[in-house]
Amino acid sequence: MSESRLIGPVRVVGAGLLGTSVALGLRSRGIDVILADASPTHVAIAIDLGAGRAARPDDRPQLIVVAVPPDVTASVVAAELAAFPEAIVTDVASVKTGILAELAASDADVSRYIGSHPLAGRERGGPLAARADLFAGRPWVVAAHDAISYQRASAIDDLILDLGATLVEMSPEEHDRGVALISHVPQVVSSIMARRFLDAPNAALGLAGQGVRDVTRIAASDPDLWVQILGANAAPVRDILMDYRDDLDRFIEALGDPTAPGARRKVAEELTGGNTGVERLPGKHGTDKRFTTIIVMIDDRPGQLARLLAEIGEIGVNLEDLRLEHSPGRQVGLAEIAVLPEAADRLTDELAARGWRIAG
Ligand SMILES: NC(=O)C1=CN([C@@H]2O[C@H](COP(=O)(O)OP(=O)(O)OC[C@H]3O[C@@H](n4cnc5c(N)ncnc54)[C@H](O)[C@@H]3O)[C@@H](O)[C@H]2O)C=CC1
Ligand SMILES: O=C(O)C(=O)Cc1ccc(O)cc1
Repeated sequence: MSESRLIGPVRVVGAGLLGTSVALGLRSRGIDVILADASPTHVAIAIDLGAGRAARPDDRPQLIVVAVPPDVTASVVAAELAAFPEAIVTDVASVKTGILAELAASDADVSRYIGSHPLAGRERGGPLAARADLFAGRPWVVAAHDAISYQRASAIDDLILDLGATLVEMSPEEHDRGVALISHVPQVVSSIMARRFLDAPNAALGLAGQGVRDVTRIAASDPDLWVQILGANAAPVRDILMDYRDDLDRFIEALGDPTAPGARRKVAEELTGGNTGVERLPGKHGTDKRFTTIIVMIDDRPGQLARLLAEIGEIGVNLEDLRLEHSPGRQVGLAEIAVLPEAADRLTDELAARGWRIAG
């Protein structure tokens, strides 16, 4: 068990994906975790998973993490603030402005509340989808507000650091505009795109490669949760969608007569704008380092990937990232290996010399 900054106990309300993942991460650091949920079955499953224990009447939690759906978050936070007058309370809901406004308008003691949001999740909800390492290396926003007592709020910083996440401070408004762009609108676009597959011929769907899977992965997300998130962040999401409507109109117009003078330039401008935009997304080590990707073909036999990784280790090159592409029914998989540019040529040569087939 590793050292922790938090002392505990930590009470987690909402033993679903997020709550159980927080609880598992804290238990792995030896912290006493109390689990509560409107669903006794979710509490029981989370306890069976080793995520914590049931509540006792004499519990005096240091920190309470509310991980329930957005539409009940403010009322659950208010109830927890009232029930535990010494505890600091945070929540992990995906939208921040409305929850703070609802609490500020109530008689809740907001000097002990500070909202937060880990930018980590999965398409599936519930305790069985939880993972102790869900937050490792991910940004976790703390949505600062004027009424909080900063000395007491340090427990939330400790929670974030104990779970291996990176603390990011933002105002609730700045947070909601940011997540509209990088999380909420992508969800809408992904869902709209995947909806087009409903009446597509099987033969066309059979051609799907990694690109379309990348852009539609989150189309599998829980509609109940997303109806709430989009409703709670409607204005910033609409603003961006209206800009997208203009973008689409430009594309549609340019493709109306693709051979007309200037049409190809317009299409190219849209595409190169995307190239520049995607480069701005921070990678594993931030924005300033780009890696070179080497694609190695691996036979679909047990142990091949492990052998490849072991040999990269023997060659002495550090693996910065790894992605696997595997098409069902094909006898080979593709391992995309990201390394520092200065190591790429040597790794390519040495892997080829050891008999690996380099695809690109
Ligand atoms: N799913 C994701 O990828 C992410 C979700 N979030 C946020 O985390 C929160 C929880 O989401 P998930 O864990 O995905 O949902 P989930 O559906 O897996 O878990 C929610 C849990 O809250 C319980 N619950 C519902 N109403 C309750 C109430 N009134 N009192 C006590 N428990 C109640 C449910 O029984 C369930 O166990 C949401 O606010 C969501 O916006 C934040 C980051 C990522
Ligand atoms: O699966 C992913 O990549 C996600 O982006 C999940 C996610 C869903 C909701 C959030 O508020 C934050 C993260």
